[in-house]
Amino acid sequence: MKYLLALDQGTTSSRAILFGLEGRPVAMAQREFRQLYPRPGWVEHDPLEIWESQLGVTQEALRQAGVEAREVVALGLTNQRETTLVFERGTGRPLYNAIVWQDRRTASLCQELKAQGLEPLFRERTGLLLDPYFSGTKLAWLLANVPGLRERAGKGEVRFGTVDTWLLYRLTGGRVHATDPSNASRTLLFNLHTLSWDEELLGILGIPPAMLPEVRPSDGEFGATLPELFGAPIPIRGVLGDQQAALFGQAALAAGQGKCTYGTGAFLLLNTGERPVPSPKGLLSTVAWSVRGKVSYALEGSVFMAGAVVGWLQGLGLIRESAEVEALAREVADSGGVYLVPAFTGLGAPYWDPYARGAILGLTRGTSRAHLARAALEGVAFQVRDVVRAMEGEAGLSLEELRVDGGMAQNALFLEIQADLLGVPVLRSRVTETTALGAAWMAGVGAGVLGLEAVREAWTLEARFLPRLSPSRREALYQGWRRAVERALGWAREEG
Ligand SMILES: Nc1ncnc2c1ncn2[C@@H]1O[C@H](COP(=O)(O)OP(=O)(O)O)[C@@H](O)[C@H]1O
Ligand SMILES: O=P(O)(O)OC[C@H](O)CO
Repeated sequence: MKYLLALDQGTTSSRAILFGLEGRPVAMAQREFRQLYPRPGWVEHDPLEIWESQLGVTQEALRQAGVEAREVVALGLTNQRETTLVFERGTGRPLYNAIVWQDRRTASLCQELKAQGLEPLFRERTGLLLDPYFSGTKLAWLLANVPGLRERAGKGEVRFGTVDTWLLYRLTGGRVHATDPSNASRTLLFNLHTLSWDEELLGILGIPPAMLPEVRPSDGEFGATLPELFGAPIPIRGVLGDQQAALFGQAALAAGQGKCTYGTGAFLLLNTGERPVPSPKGLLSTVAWSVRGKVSYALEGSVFMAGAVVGWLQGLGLIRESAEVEALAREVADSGGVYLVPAFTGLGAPYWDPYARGAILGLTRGTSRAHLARAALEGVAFQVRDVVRAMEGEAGLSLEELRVDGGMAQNALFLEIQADLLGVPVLRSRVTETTALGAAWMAGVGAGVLGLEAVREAWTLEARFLPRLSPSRREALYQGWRRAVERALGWAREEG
């Protein structure tokens, strides 16, 4: 038998899934790792925990399936994006914790760059905007704040990478220092038009070009894993950011097709074809992938908190397991006028306010745990409605249905709410691990064992959720949401 192996390094857990060549999952292993919050608004991961958990689950998946490394045709790697690492050249020793995409520590640096009038330049070149979300200002912060880092980087002793690059370096024993255009396009350093690192932007942020990884196609050659890791070398033939991988795994290969993935955050991506679409309304223009020598672009709406809100309810003790939120929220028919704005790490698209903070409004003496749970689910769905509205205004396109996946898409009530608040059907695919599937397929294409046609034909529907709310009720609820968001904006700035 022949297999494809996907490594999916997410924000809260590392996963490895072994697929048959036809896309059927054969074995899966998953391990969570620590989230570090050293200060309010800061979020870090230990790079060695990322690596060790990812290595551990990969070995476990192979063991579970009783599959030998030499039966694996190719490995595809997909990852949480933007998260920024620096490590020593040669040894691969981490030089600081990974600064996670949700981290807000560079809000003031972004503010300064905006005050210098630089946002239009960054937007035009990278398709992104000046928000702490992206890697560029995180890397600038590391160079300015980790003692000795700038000097060592100047001497060529330091490597920068997003999580894909970090794992590739480790998997290949330091032989490959590379990334792909979908990950590079999230750094604020990558020129969307020339598809290369942008020297002017690097200069503005004071980043030595020698630290940066080489950019190879998403279906390119990324070396092979060290033989001692899995018993034999496995060719690495696919690399792409997790949201782009989910777009690929949902077979949204044509312009106009899109998906929303609900993991820690929620990310709606719309394939825009062979040209980047500039976005004046607070969406991002980004690379979807580079495959078979052709680059595809996407328009993206990034929502920072989705499943993480459910994790927070769990931390509070309102529920024991994230799946329990569904039964709790079903105890009530609506949120009783309560709105929860999940701006715990600022707000992403289309607001882009790193100073926004979470808020719960509309509490009364009648508010119960169930109302809060329901308001939390609605808060995620409203954010996605904001993104869809921005997209409709922008690309002049109207959404007819939405393909969904990710951990939170297991929650049927949540998908009913999403369909109600969007007013369009929400479609869940049979394989919910579309991110891993996308990475496996990319590796299959890279290794020449799969064609794009096969990917297109493999998508199958599992469940369809239809909207039931009247348009006037939908609009009234949405207006309440907009009022609630107004109150959450700028909160941390006013604090001091
Ligand atoms: N049944 C559920 N209802 C709501 N949220 C859920 C449910 N199951 C999982 N989640 C949430 O989904 C997230 C995990 O999804 P996953 O796709 O694994 O995320 P990531 O790739 O970001 O680590 C967690 O934040 C968890 O709280
Ligand atoms: O780890 P996920 O699935 O929440 O995805 C994180 C995104 O890539 C951040 O941009």
